[in-house]
Amino acid sequence: MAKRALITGITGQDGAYLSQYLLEQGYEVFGVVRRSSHFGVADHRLRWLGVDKSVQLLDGNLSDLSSLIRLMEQVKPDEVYNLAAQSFVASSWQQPVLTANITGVGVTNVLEAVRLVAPTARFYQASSSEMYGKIQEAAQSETTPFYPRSPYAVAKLYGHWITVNYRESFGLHASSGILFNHESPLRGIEFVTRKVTDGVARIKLGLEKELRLGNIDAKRDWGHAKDYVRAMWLMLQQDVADDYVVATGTTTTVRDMCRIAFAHVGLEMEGHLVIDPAFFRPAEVDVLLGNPAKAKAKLGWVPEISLETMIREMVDADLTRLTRLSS
Ligand SMILES: C[C@H]1O[C@H](OP(=O)(O)OP(=O)(O)OC[C@H]2O[C@@H](n3cnc4c(=O)[nH]c(N)nc43)[C@H](O)[C@@H]2O)[C@@H](O)[C@@H](O)C1=O
Repeated sequence: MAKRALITGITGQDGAYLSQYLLEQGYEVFGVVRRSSHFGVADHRLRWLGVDKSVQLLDGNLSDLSSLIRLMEQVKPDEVYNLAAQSFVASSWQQPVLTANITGVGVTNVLEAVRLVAPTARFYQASSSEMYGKIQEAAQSETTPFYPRSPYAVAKLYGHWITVNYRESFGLHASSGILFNHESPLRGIEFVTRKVTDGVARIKLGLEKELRLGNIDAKRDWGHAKDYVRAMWLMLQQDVADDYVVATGTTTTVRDMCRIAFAHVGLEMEGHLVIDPAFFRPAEVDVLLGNPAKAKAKLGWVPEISLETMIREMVDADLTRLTRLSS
Protein backbone atom coordinates (compact mmCIF):
# COMPACT_ATOMS: atom_id res chain seq x y z
CA MET A 1 0.00 0.00 0.00
CA ALA A 2 1.34 3.42 -0.96
CA LYS A 3 1.95 5.81 1.94
CA ARG A 4 -0.32 8.84 2.06
CA ALA A 5 1.01 12.33 2.73
CA LEU A 6 -1.06 15.42 3.46
CA ILE A 7 0.67 18.75 2.82
CA THR A 8 -0.61 22.14 3.95
CA GLY A 9 0.91 24.93 1.85
CA ILE A 10 1.21 22.60 -1.14
CA THR A 11 0.99 25.49 -3.61
CA GLY A 12 4.09 27.19 -2.16
CA GLN A 13 7.71 26.62 -3.12
CA ASP A 14 8.39 23.89 -0.56
CA GLY A 15 5.00 22.25 -1.10
CA ALA A 16 5.76 21.85 -4.79
CA TYR A 17 9.25 20.38 -4.31
CA LEU A 18 8.07 18.15 -1.45
CA SER A 19 5.20 16.85 -3.61
CA GLN A 20 7.65 16.01 -6.38
CA TYR A 21 9.98 14.25 -3.94
CA LEU A 22 7.21 12.22 -2.26
CA LEU A 23 5.70 11.20 -5.60
CA GLU A 24 9.15 9.92 -6.63
CA GLN A 25 9.14 7.84 -3.43
CA GLY A 26 5.79 6.29 -4.42
CA TYR A 27 3.55 8.30 -2.05
CA GLU A 28 -0.01 9.35 -2.70
CA VAL A 29 0.07 13.12 -2.19
CA PHE A 30 -2.83 15.26 -0.97
CA GLY A 31 -2.67 19.02 -0.54
CA VAL A 32 -4.72 21.51 1.41
CA VAL A 33 -5.63 24.58 -0.65
CA ARG A 34 -7.43 27.62 0.75
CA ARG A 35 -10.26 28.90 -1.37
CA SER A 36 -9.51 31.93 -3.47
CA SER A 37 -10.99 33.58 -6.53
CA HIS A 38 -7.60 32.90 -8.21
CA PHE A 39 -7.91 29.13 -7.74
CA GLY A 40 -6.92 28.40 -11.33
CA VAL A 41 -3.47 29.93 -10.95
CA ALA A 42 -2.71 28.68 -7.43
CA ASP A 43 -1.08 25.48 -8.73
CA HIS A 44 1.44 27.16 -11.07
CA ARG A 45 4.44 25.81 -9.12
CA LEU A 46 3.08 22.26 -9.24
CA ARG A 47 2.57 22.73 -12.98
CA TRP A 48 6.14 24.05 -13.40
CA LEU A 49 7.43 20.80 -11.89
CA GLY A 50 4.94 18.75 -13.91
CA VAL A 51 3.29 17.22 -10.83
CA ASP A 52 -0.07 19.06 -10.85
CA LYS A 53 -1.93 16.07 -12.29
CA SER A 54 -0.40 13.66 -9.78
CA VAL A 55 -1.48 15.37 -6.55
CA GLN A 56 -4.99 15.74 -5.14
CA LEU A 57 -5.90 19.24 -3.98
CA LEU A 58 -8.52 19.54 -1.26
CA ASP A 59 -10.36 22.55 0.11
CA GLY A 60 -9.36 23.55 3.64
CA ASN A 61 -7.95 26.31 5.79
CA LEU A 62 -5.59 26.44 8.76
CA SER A 63 -7.95 28.77 10.59
CA ASP A 64 -10.86 26.31 10.31
CA LEU A 65 -10.33 23.29 12.57
CA SER A 66 -13.45 21.54 11.26
CA SER A 67 -12.05 21.60 7.72
CA LEU A 68 -8.81 20.03 8.94
CA ILE A 69 -10.65 17.34 10.91
CA ARG A 70 -12.65 16.44 7.80
CA LEU A 71 -9.48 16.31 5.71
CA MET A 72 -7.79 13.95 8.20
CA GLU A 73 -10.87 11.69 8.10
CA GLN A 74 -10.92 11.72 4.31
CA VAL A 75 -7.19 11.29 3.62
CA LYS A 76 -6.15 9.09 6.58
CA PRO A 77 -2.57 10.30 6.19
CA ASP A 78 0.57 8.47 7.29
CA GLU A 79 2.49 11.76 7.25
CA VAL A 80 1.37 15.36 7.64
CA TYR A 81 3.61 18.24 6.57
CA ASN A 82 2.54 21.65 7.86
CA LEU A 83 4.12 24.10 5.41
CA ALA A 84 1.28 26.64 5.22
CA ALA A 85 1.97 30.09 6.65
CA GLN A 86 1.94 33.80 6.05
CA SER A 87 5.64 33.47 5.29
CA PHE A 88 6.78 36.93 4.18
CA VAL A 89 8.52 38.58 7.15
CA ALA A 90 8.00 42.16 5.88
CA SER A 91 4.21 41.64 5.58
CA SER A 92 4.00 40.42 9.16
CA TRP A 93 4.24 44.03 10.39
CA GLN A 94 1.32 44.93 8.12
CA GLN A 95 -0.79 41.89 9.07
CA PRO A 96 0.40 40.86 12.55
CA VAL A 97 -2.90 39.33 13.68
CA LEU A 98 -3.39 37.26 10.53
CA THR A 99 0.22 36.12 10.82
CA ALA A 100 -0.35 35.08 14.44
CA ASN A 101 -3.58 33.26 13.52
CA ILE A 102 -2.20 31.31 10.55
CA THR A 103 1.54 30.98 11.15
CA GLY A 104 1.09 30.50 14.92
CA VAL A 105 -2.33 29.22 16.06
CA GLY A 106 -2.87 27.45 12.71
CA VAL A 107 -0.23 24.95 13.83
CA THR A 108 -2.35 24.04 16.85
CA ASN A 109 -5.34 23.49 14.59
CA VAL A 110 -3.38 21.02 12.46
CA LEU A 111 -1.96 19.31 15.55
CA GLU A 112 -5.44 19.05 17.09
CA ALA A 113 -6.81 17.48 13.90
CA VAL A 114 -3.93 14.99 13.92
CA ARG A 115 -4.39 14.21 17.61
CA LEU A 116 -8.15 13.72 17.30
CA VAL A 117 -8.34 11.84 14.01
CA ALA A 118 -4.91 10.52 12.98
CA PRO A 119 -2.80 10.22 16.17
CA THR A 120 -0.41 7.71 14.63
CA ALA A 121 0.40 9.97 11.68
CA ARG A 122 3.85 11.54 11.68
CA PHE A 123 3.84 15.33 11.76
CA TYR A 124 6.33 17.85 10.39
CA GLN A 125 6.30 21.52 11.41
CA ALA A 126 8.07 24.10 9.24
CA SER A 127 9.94 26.10 11.86
CA SER A 128 12.24 28.92 10.84
CA SER A 129 15.70 30.35 11.46
CA GLU A 130 13.91 33.70 11.89
CA MET A 131 13.22 32.48 15.46
CA TYR A 132 16.91 33.16 16.25
CA GLY A 133 16.46 36.81 15.20
CA LYS A 134 18.90 38.79 17.28
CA ILE A 135 21.34 35.93 17.44
CA GLN A 136 22.58 34.63 20.78
CA GLU A 137 25.36 32.47 19.33
CA ALA A 138 27.56 32.94 16.25
CA ALA A 139 26.39 29.66 14.67
CA GLN A 140 22.83 28.70 15.56
CA SER A 141 22.00 25.12 16.53
CA GLU A 142 19.03 23.33 18.14
CA THR A 143 20.22 24.52 21.59
CA THR A 144 20.70 28.21 20.73
CA PRO A 145 18.20 30.46 22.59
CA PHE A 146 15.62 32.19 20.39
CA TYR A 147 15.09 35.97 20.11
CA PRO A 148 12.42 36.70 17.47
CA ARG A 149 12.50 40.11 15.76
CA SER A 150 9.23 40.22 13.79
CA PRO A 151 5.57 39.27 14.26
CA TYR A 152 6.34 36.43 11.81
CA ALA A 153 9.17 35.11 13.98
CA VAL A 154 7.06 35.40 17.15
CA ALA A 155 4.30 33.37 15.46
CA LYS A 156 6.80 30.74 14.23
CA LEU A 157 8.18 30.44 17.75
CA TYR A 158 4.69 29.61 19.02
CA GLY A 159 4.30 27.02 16.24
CA HIS A 160 7.64 25.50 17.16
CA TRP A 161 6.92 25.17 20.87
CA ILE A 162 3.37 23.89 20.42
CA THR A 163 4.84 21.13 18.23
CA VAL A 164 7.35 20.24 20.95
CA ASN A 165 4.54 20.40 23.51
CA TYR A 166 2.22 18.06 21.58
CA ARG A 167 5.09 15.60 21.23
CA GLU A 168 5.75 15.72 24.97
CA SER A 169 2.10 15.91 26.08
CA PHE A 170 0.44 13.39 23.79
CA GLY A 171 3.34 11.33 22.43
CA LEU A 172 2.71 12.47 18.85
CA HIS A 173 5.49 11.75 16.38
CA ALA A 174 5.90 15.50 15.80
CA SER A 175 9.17 16.94 14.48
CA SER A 176 10.17 20.50 13.85
CA GLY A 177 12.63 21.46 11.12
CA ILE A 178 14.35 24.77 11.85
CA LEU A 179 15.01 25.64 8.25
CA PHE A 180 17.30 28.47 7.27
CA ASN A 181 16.50 30.45 4.09
CA HIS A 182 15.95 28.19 1.11
CA GLU A 183 15.27 29.35 -2.40
CA SER A 184 14.73 28.16 -5.97
CA PRO A 185 13.22 29.32 -9.27
CA LEU A 186 9.85 28.71 -7.56
CA ARG A 187 10.52 31.27 -4.81
CA GLY A 188 7.92 34.07 -4.53
CA ILE A 189 8.99 37.30 -6.22
CA GLU A 190 8.80 39.29 -2.93
CA PHE A 191 11.74 37.42 -1.34
CA VAL A 192 15.15 38.94 -1.90
CA THR A 193 16.87 36.19 -3.93
CA ARG A 194 14.05 35.93 -6.46
CA LYS A 195 13.57 39.70 -6.53
CA VAL A 196 17.27 39.95 -7.44
CA THR A 197 17.29 37.18 -10.07
CA ASP A 198 14.09 38.50 -11.69
CA GLY A 199 15.47 42.07 -11.57
CA VAL A 200 18.81 41.06 -13.07
CA ALA A 201 17.03 39.17 -15.86
CA ARG A 202 14.84 42.23 -16.60
CA ILE A 203 17.89 44.51 -16.74
CA LYS A 204 19.71 42.05 -19.02
CA LEU A 205 16.71 41.94 -21.37
CA GLY A 206 16.40 45.76 -21.39
CA LEU A 207 13.01 45.69 -19.62
CA GLU A 208 14.29 47.63 -16.55
CA LYS A 209 17.28 49.79 -15.73
CA GLU A 210 17.56 49.47 -11.97
CA LEU A 211 17.02 47.12 -9.05
CA ARG A 212 15.81 48.68 -5.79
CA LEU A 213 16.71 46.89 -2.53
CA GLY A 214 16.77 47.59 1.20
CA ASN A 215 19.45 46.42 3.65
CA ILE A 216 22.08 44.70 1.50
CA ASP A 217 24.39 44.23 4.50
CA ALA A 218 22.05 41.57 5.95
CA LYS A 219 23.60 38.10 5.92
CA ARG A 220 21.74 34.86 5.33
CA ASP A 221 22.54 31.15 5.19
CA TRP A 222 20.92 30.30 1.84
CA GLY A 223 20.31 26.77 0.56
CA HIS A 224 18.19 25.18 -2.19
CA ALA A 225 14.56 24.20 -1.43
CA LYS A 226 15.06 20.93 -3.30
CA ASP A 227 17.73 19.88 -0.79
CA TYR A 228 15.68 21.08 2.18
CA VAL A 229 12.48 19.11 1.45
CA ARG A 230 14.60 15.95 1.57
CA ALA A 231 15.51 16.84 5.15
CA MET A 232 11.80 17.21 6.03
CA TRP A 233 11.08 13.71 4.79
CA LEU A 234 14.12 12.24 6.55
CA MET A 235 12.90 13.66 9.87
CA LEU A 236 9.65 11.71 9.57
CA GLN A 237 11.49 8.46 8.78
CA GLN A 238 13.23 8.43 12.19
CA ASP A 239 11.96 6.14 14.96
CA VAL A 240 11.91 9.05 17.40
CA ALA A 241 10.61 12.54 16.58
CA ASP A 242 13.00 15.42 17.20
CA ASP A 243 13.99 18.95 16.10
CA TYR A 244 16.69 19.68 13.56
CA VAL A 245 18.48 22.71 12.13
CA VAL A 246 18.66 22.55 8.33
CA ALA A 247 21.25 24.93 6.89
CA THR A 248 24.40 25.04 4.76
CA GLY A 249 26.78 26.39 7.44
CA THR A 250 27.81 29.33 5.22
CA THR A 251 26.55 32.90 5.41
CA THR A 252 26.60 35.53 2.64
CA THR A 253 25.53 39.18 2.44
CA VAL A 254 22.62 40.21 0.24
CA ARG A 255 25.22 42.34 -1.57
CA ASP A 256 27.41 39.34 -2.47
CA MET A 257 24.40 37.21 -3.45
CA CYS A 258 23.36 40.04 -5.75
CA ARG A 259 26.85 40.25 -7.23
CA ILE A 260 26.67 36.55 -8.21
CA ALA A 261 23.44 37.22 -10.13
CA PHE A 262 24.77 40.25 -12.01
CA ALA A 263 28.07 38.51 -12.82
CA HIS A 264 26.20 35.56 -14.31
CA VAL A 265 24.80 37.76 -17.09
CA GLY A 266 28.02 39.77 -17.51
CA LEU A 267 26.74 43.00 -15.87
CA GLU A 268 28.26 45.28 -13.21
CA MET A 269 26.02 45.53 -10.14
CA GLU A 270 27.15 49.07 -9.25
CA GLY A 271 25.46 50.90 -12.13
CA HIS A 272 22.05 49.28 -11.50
CA LEU A 273 21.55 48.79 -7.77
CA VAL A 274 19.61 51.50 -5.89
CA ILE A 275 19.19 51.46 -2.11
CA ASP A 276 15.58 52.29 -1.25
CA PRO A 277 14.59 52.99 2.40
CA ALA A 278 11.10 51.63 1.61
CA PHE A 279 12.54 48.10 1.78
CA PHE A 280 14.14 48.44 5.21
CA ARG A 281 12.31 46.64 8.04
CA PRO A 282 11.23 48.04 11.44
CA ALA A 283 13.56 45.51 13.09
CA GLU A 284 16.17 43.57 11.13
CA VAL A 285 17.77 40.17 11.52
CA ASP A 286 21.34 41.16 10.71
CA VAL A 287 22.95 37.77 10.35
CA LEU A 288 21.98 34.10 10.35
CA LEU A 289 24.34 31.16 10.16
CA GLY A 290 23.12 27.64 10.83
CA ASN A 291 24.99 24.70 12.32
CA PRO A 292 23.54 21.60 10.59
CA ALA A 293 25.77 19.10 12.46
CA LYS A 294 22.84 17.23 14.06
CA ALA A 295 20.99 16.80 10.74
CA LYS A 296 24.18 15.49 9.20
CA ALA A 297 24.95 13.08 12.05
CA LYS A 298 21.43 11.75 12.71
CA LEU A 299 19.67 12.08 9.34
CA GLY A 300 22.71 11.69 7.08
CA TRP A 301 21.55 14.92 5.40
CA VAL A 302 23.95 17.20 3.55
CA PRO A 303 23.04 19.99 1.12
CA GLU A 304 24.11 19.32 -2.46
CA ILE A 305 23.42 22.60 -4.31
CA SER A 306 25.66 25.64 -3.69
CA LEU A 307 24.46 29.25 -3.51
CA GLU A 308 26.29 30.09 -6.76
CA THR A 309 24.69 27.20 -8.67
CA MET A 310 21.26 28.06 -7.28
CA ILE A 311 21.43 31.79 -8.11
CA ARG A 312 22.58 30.99 -11.65
CA GLU A 313 19.71 28.50 -12.04
CA MET A 314 17.26 31.16 -10.82
CA VAL A 315 18.59 33.87 -13.17
CA ASP A 316 18.40 31.44 -16.12
CA ALA A 317 14.84 30.47 -15.21
CA ASP A 318 13.82 34.14 -14.98
CA LEU A 319 15.47 34.91 -18.33
CA THR A 320 13.52 32.06 -19.92
CA ARG A 321 10.26 33.09 -18.26
CA LEU A 322 10.56 36.76 -19.24
CA THR A 323 11.67 35.96 -22.78
CA ARG A 324 8.63 33.70 -23.21
CA LEU A 325 6.32 36.40 -21.78
CA SER A 326 7.62 39.16 -24.04
CA SER A 327 7.64 37.10 -27.28
C1 LIG B 1 13.97 31.45 7.02
C2 LIG B 1 13.12 32.61 6.60
O1 LIG B 1 13.54 33.03 5.30
C3 LIG B 1 12.76 34.05 4.70
O2 LIG B 1 12.79 35.23 5.48
P1 LIG B 1 13.76 36.47 5.22
O3 LIG B 1 15.14 36.13 5.69
O4 LIG B 1 13.13 37.67 5.79
O5 LIG B 1 13.80 36.51 3.61
P2 LIG B 1 13.84 37.69 2.56
O6 LIG B 1 14.35 37.09 1.31
O7 LIG B 1 12.55 38.42 2.48
O8 LIG B 1 14.92 38.72 3.17
C4 LIG B 1 16.27 38.36 3.37
C5 LIG B 1 17.09 39.57 3.77
O9 LIG B 1 17.20 40.45 2.64
C6 LIG B 1 16.99 41.78 3.07
N1 LIG B 1 16.56 42.61 1.94
C7 LIG B 1 17.22 43.68 1.43
N2 LIG B 1 16.51 44.23 0.44
C8 LIG B 1 15.37 43.49 0.31
C9 LIG B 1 14.25 43.59 -0.55
O10 LIG B 1 14.15 44.48 -1.40
N3 LIG B 1 13.28 42.64 -0.40
C10 LIG B 1 13.37 41.64 0.54
N4 LIG B 1 12.39 40.71 0.62
N5 LIG B 1 14.42 41.55 1.39
C11 LIG B 1 15.41 42.47 1.27
C12 LIG B 1 15.96 41.65 4.16
O11 LIG B 1 15.91 42.85 4.96
C13 LIG B 1 16.47 40.42 4.89
O12 LIG B 1 17.48 40.79 5.81
C14 LIG B 1 11.33 33.57 4.58
O13 LIG B 1 11.27 32.40 3.80
C15 LIG B 1 10.75 33.28 5.95
O14 LIG B 1 9.47 32.70 5.77
C16 LIG B 1 11.66 32.37 6.70
O15 LIG B 1 11.22 31.56 7.50
